[in-house]
Amino acid sequence: MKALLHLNKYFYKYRSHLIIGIIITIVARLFLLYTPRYVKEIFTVIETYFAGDITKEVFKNDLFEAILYIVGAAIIGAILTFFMRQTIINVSRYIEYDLKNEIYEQYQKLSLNFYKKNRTGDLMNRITEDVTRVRMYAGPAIMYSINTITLIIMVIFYMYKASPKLTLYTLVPLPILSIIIYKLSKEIHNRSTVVQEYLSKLSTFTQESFSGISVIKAYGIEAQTSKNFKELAIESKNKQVSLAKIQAWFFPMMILLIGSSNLLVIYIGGMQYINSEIESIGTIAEFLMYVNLLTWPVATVGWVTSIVQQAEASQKRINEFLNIEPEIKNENNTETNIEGDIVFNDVSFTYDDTNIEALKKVSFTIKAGETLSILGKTGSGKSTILDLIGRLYDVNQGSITINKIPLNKLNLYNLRDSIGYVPQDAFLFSDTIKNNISFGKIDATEADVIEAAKNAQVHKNIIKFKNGYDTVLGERGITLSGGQKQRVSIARAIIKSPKIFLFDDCLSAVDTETEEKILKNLNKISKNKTSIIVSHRVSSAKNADKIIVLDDGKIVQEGNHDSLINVDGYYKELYLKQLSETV
Ligand SMILES: Nc1ncnc2c1ncn2[C@@H]1O[C@H](COP(=O)(O)OP(=O)(O)OP(=O)(O)O)[C@@H](O)[C@H]1O
Repeated sequence: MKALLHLNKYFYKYRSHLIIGIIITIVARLFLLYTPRYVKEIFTVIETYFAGDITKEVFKNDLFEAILYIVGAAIIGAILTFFMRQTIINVSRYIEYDLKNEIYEQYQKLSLNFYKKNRTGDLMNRITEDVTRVRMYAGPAIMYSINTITLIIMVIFYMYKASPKLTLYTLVPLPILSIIIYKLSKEIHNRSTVVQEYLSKLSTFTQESFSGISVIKAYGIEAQTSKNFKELAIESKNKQVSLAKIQAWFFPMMILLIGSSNLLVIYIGGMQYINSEIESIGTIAEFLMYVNLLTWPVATVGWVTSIVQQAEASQKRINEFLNIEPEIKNENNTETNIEGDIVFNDVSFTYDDTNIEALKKVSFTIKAGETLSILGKTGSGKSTILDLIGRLYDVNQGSITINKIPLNKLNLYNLRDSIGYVPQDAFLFSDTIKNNISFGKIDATEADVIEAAKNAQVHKNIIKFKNGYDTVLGERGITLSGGQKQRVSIARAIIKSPKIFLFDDCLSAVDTETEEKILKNLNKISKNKTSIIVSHRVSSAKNADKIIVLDDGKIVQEGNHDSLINVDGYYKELYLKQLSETV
């Protein structure tokens, strides 16, 4: 139960709802108990009438009164039961909502390393399935526990008052019922976990084959894919059947144990009536009703125990994530004005998970308003430099400063706000083109969006689509070409009008003519802004104020276009190679 203590703050938050819910539950159960007592009353009235102790008139009146009480109590009980669910179950929904938000907010704070160490499926499961299990504890488990405790105390009290001996015999099978239901619930849970696993395997398989349908068709492997699907589906079906088998035991076991209790009541009660140990045959009817009233709550003891165990395990998994301290922390809450003076001072960086030293004692300076171009072979550390400027990771050794202040001392939100980052793999959301661009500036007008798209040289492509800027992208909509995606992603950064532009090889999929036009526009837009352009093409780098060439995490060349084409090295080789390609 230790992990579930995390929920106490929510129980406190919704305490008034909960207290009202608990009171309603108790009162609702009180009304439920009216029925057996008035059923007994009816039997007694009938007995006394047939014994000739009361007149027909009194008999009718008493009978009518008892029926009225039973109906009245049932109606009030039903209304209160409705409100019981409306309070306690609603609280569990509120807690579910709060917990999902808490987890999501924590996810947002955690660094990229966290996402690399954990699989997306696991992250999703904790926010969906685990939270659902915890909700079962926060709502149904609490509601049924109060219900059970109230009913057991009250029913046993009334039963004991009517006949202590009969009470003892009646209650004997009930703990057995509880234990059996507990064991069954546990087994049901184990098997349904396996079923869930198979369902998610099936959906992952289907999703992947739909996403990769063009590859499947191109390679003509439809038959093999169908065979794999069938095998998985058969496994899944077998697990479902095994779950259904154990579930099928649930109600027969309940019926068997209720039947045994009923038999005991009739047999022992009948004997007691014959021996005049109980005064009315109505007591037997009353007991039969009590037994039936008790059966479900007693069965739920087993069920609730299993729910609490599952919720505890789920909350433990959730807490593991909630307790992770974000690696990248904001240590400065005051607003910082970011200018684009960037200095790398002997920066070394090793990726935690792969232990690859991506940067080795890298030093360079860019003045505000300047453009730096970074070239180098694949894997030489270019993207890592951009990631470090945006503080997606913190440096291991050396320092990076902006306006002479170390990055980790700047307000993290101001820093990221002042950066327009265009990643290597342009990621676009399943939304309209307009929203994908204005994502960079929430309050952007239509004119801003169009201007950004024009500067990114993608406006002409967009207006050719039937719905123009309202064209939906992604699964529900059209697929853009690689170059179009890159340009929409560039427009997203342009619209933000940031102090620092970071372009990570984002012109690789556009032709050199378009590249030239975009670079010209960027040149205009990025006046007084600092830009870093990572590229594999000299054409993207040649106009930069400064160019650095990386090799295996180290700077091997530094200068500008004119100086670098005159010295032997990577830049000159690349220049000559690309020059010969264009001729
Ligand atoms: N997220 C990561 N986790 C672990 N290792 C990484 C990660 N990103 C990059 N690396 C490793 O760090 C080194 C530098 O990678 P980086 O992406 O900075 O190179 P790059 O010069 O941008 O390459 P490319 O031109 O192919 O984009 C590579 O060896 C790469 O395998």
